[in-house]
Amino acid sequence: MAAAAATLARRITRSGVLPLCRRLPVWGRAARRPPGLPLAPCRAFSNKKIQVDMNESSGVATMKFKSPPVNSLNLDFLTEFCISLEKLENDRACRGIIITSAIPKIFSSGLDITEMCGKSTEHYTEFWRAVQEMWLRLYSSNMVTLAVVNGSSPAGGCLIALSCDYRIMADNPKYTIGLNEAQLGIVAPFWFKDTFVNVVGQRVAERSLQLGSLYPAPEALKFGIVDELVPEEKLQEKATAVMAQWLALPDHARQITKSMMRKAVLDLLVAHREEDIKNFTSFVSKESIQKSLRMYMEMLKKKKS
Ligand SMILES: CCCCC/C=C\C/C=C\C=C\CC(=O)SCCNC(=O)CCNC(=O)[C@H](O)C(C)(C)COP(=O)(O)OP(=O)(O)OC[C@H]1O[C@@H](n2cnc3c(N)ncnc32)[C@H](O)[C@@H]1OP(=O)(O)O
Repeated sequence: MAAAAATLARRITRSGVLPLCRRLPVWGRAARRPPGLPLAPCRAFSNKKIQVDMNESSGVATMKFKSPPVNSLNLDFLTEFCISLEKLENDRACRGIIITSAIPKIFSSGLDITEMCGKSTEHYTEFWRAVQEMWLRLYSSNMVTLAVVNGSSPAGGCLIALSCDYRIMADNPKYTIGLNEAQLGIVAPFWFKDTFVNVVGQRVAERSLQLGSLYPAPEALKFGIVDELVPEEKLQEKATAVMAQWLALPDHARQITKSMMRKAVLDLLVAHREEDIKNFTSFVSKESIQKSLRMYMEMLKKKKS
């Protein structure tokens, strides 16, 4: 596992663009399973920050974020996430993934702000490439991707949910979700914005992005950021039912449709990846942005006392 992580990290950071394997539609994965063979009921693999359980009889993997205190997306987390996605993408038995959190009340706090504070240009480059890689893999996945948002999910956490095919959120107004970058004095990159627009439409996205709005669950439903609210104790049951509904269709039709809907947005980042990294590194290196991020971190810490 450590060797695989090191290899992937090297590939992400050195070669520039990690080959996005199996991006094109895969024809009927499930149909390739040898008929009549008994299937092991469940397989699992776990890294430091993400636990994956694979149910082979349903072809559904559950990916649980388990990086305390708040599942923030640092370089190690992003690398593990990409490796887990790659493993599942290449596993013919896997047709769908449920992405959720093992940390109570938090889905993910978004990008780890400490990765964007006081570091070198090389570090920002490596970090941003990993953020891009995570999104490219998730948004272009052939699998059915279902976000079970069982806690707050600001910024990068919201991006993960938005990149899935369907979002179920726990019906709790204390949990918030949204792209709140503007509140930190930073700007959501164009591909965060495009992903958001594809889910909620231009008007809601524009207003929400300019205001950096974080929506309590009921409002998130109203604006279409999530598809359904479900009592927390019913999330698992609901996720299983939704997944079964999506998996009832032939894979190839769903995959080609998904690819058709998302291709333009994916292609744009692939074509402008290096430029996007340069924009990020020069933006985040500005003293004024560093100051905003430091103040935001201090505000988070003060909030406790
Ligand atoms: C024009 C060109 C443009 C180019 C593009 C340029 C730039 C784009 C750049 C970046 C895009 C970034 C997207 C992001 O994801 S930024 C991250 C945004 N995240 C947040 O705003 C969330 C902040 N956190 C919270 O609101 C709360 O922590 C949360 C609701 C998640 C949980 O609250 P709770 O009360 O349970 O826990 P806390 O006590 O607040 O936190 C515990 C602990 O964790 C630290 N922490 C929280 N979030 C983060 C984080 N995102 N990164 C790093 N650390 C985080 C918090 O400080 C506490 O630490 P400690 O006090 O215990 O040490």
